[in-house]
Amino acid sequence: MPVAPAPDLLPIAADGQTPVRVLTIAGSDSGGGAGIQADMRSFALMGVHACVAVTAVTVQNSLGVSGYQEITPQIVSDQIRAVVGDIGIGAAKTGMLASSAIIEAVVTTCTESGIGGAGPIPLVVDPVCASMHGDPLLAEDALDDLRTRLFPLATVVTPNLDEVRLITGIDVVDAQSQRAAARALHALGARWALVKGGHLRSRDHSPDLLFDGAEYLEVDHERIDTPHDHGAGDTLAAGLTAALAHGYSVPDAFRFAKAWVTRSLTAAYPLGGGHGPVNPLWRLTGTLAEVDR
Ligand SMILES: Nc1ncnc2c1ncn2[C@@H]1O[C@H](COP(=O)(O)OP(=O)(O)OP(=O)(O)O)[C@@H](O)[C@H]1O
Ligand SMILES: Cc1ncc(CO)c(N)n1
Repeated sequence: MPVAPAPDLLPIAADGQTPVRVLTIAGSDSGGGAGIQADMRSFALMGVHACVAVTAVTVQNSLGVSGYQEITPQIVSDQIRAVVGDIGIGAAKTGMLASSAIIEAVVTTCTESGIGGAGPIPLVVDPVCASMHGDPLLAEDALDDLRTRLFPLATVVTPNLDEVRLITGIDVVDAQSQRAAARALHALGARWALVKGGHLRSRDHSPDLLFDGAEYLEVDHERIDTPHDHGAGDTLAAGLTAALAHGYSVPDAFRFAKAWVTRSLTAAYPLGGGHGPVNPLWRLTGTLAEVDR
């Protein structure tokens, strides 16, 4: 069975033509598995030109995060302004934002740049709180700013189940609590809430649920049996961002992104002593349809 009626691939600009541009506002992963490095890999393979506003440099490998250095809020804002004004972008995405001061800088600069909220440029908010190893990537006292300042700007928020628990207090264990979490996230001001089911470990499926305040759309896939899922969240959000930049609706962007991350999980590889990365390099030789193996 196909993953979803997804477009096989996003259109890629012909040789020499400028492709669709996106902006990722996120942290660097020295291990190359998640954060900006995951975004850049997926964006390149989707044929999208990615601009970058670095928020923090993490010291990270397949085993965990041992430290990070934040970038100053002023430099984060300046990076956003520099690329929006000159290069122009079709959609933006946030990942690791580290602190209240950086969240505030991102909210202010995105608002003045027409990113998110009532602006013309869609904003995908991946509310990164910790790495998959449980190492913190957001200051505890910044959670409230994430909820009250950033969420109202979001076109889509894409928390995993740990982030859902931190943000809404809801423990997602089944379809009913997943719906309740989607409603709670939407009530915080995001236009669409996407509750990822990747951490429903007891199940043999990985159902993600999208909600716009009125209707639910579930896109499910059988779990891919791999421990190498580092960067899965970033890769899903990157797929959403690229498809939105191409002008897809949020539900269609979701179908595409789910197929993209699922296919990339089937190609994930071991790396170091821990969790290897999801791998969009399948795109060099394969097709999205091969996920139906
Ligand atoms: N083993 C798996 N098989 C199929 N789909 C998966 C699997 N693990 C995660 N996914 C999917 O990958 C996407 C990301 O989900 P997940 O909940 O793992 O994000 P995350 O925890 O934010 O990822 P990370 O922190 O590793 O970047 C979702 O679409 C989810 O359903
Ligand atoms: C820099 C960074 N961003 C996001 C994540 C979560 O995947 C991570 N582990 N590291």
